[in-house]
Amino acid sequence: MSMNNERRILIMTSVAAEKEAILRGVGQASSVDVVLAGVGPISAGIQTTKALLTKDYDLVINMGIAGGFQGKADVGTLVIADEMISGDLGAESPDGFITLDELGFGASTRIKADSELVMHCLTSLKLAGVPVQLGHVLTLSTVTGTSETTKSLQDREPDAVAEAMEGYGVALAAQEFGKPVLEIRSISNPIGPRDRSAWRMKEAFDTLERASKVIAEVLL
Ligand SMILES: O=C(O)c1cccc(C(=O)CC[C@H]2O[C@@H](n3cnc4c(=O)[nH]cnc43)[C@H](O)[C@@H]2O)c1
Repeated sequence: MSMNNERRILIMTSVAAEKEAILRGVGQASSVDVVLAGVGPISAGIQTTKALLTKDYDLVINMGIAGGFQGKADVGTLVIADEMISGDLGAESPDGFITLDELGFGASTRIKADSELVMHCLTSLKLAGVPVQLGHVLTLSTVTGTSETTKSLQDREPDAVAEAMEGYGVALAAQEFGKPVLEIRSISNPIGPRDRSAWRMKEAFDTLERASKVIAEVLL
């Protein structure tokens, strides 16, 4: 905790437009730093590690926009991850995808979010009228753009509600430093055949801003 007993929070987000939406929501909160992670899990892991080396944070949050699996997470709604899962770290085989865990390298593709903080955020966001739900969020290096990939991801991870590109990288760095971690995502587009015209950025950034305001109020 900081001198004034506030939780020091590191929010990692991938691009400038997301950072601006989050800062509009967070306002003047002095104990919150919003730092650019870049796009993808590798950049996110590196940038989170760098940030964690500069200051003793109490909590790490990955926030931003994401794709939602249809029927599970609608555009304009918010998702809080109970688990952050690397969706493509492993090996292909004729019998299907083999995860890193199954390959037996001793590392896991799944990192759990801090369950107490997850429930606190979920309740507070619902009370504030933000449409929000809980579910697994996948981290992928490649944005899904076909029905085939969408189906295979859902078959493999039926409890996944959304996909983005940084959560697992941020979470892995936070875990290495022994810090609690959350991933909170505003849905900008449906996951499926690539259709950039279906992305609803304004709606997603508005939800991200509303969520950031609530998060800063209840977590500090
Ligand atoms: O236009 C594109 O195809 C495109 C490709 C990669 C990134 C972007 C961004 O706008 C970067 C922001 C950020 O958005 C997350 N995101 C949003 N929707 C998805 C999705 O359907 N699948 C995976 N990630 C998504 C991701 O975390 C990016 O870093 C645009």
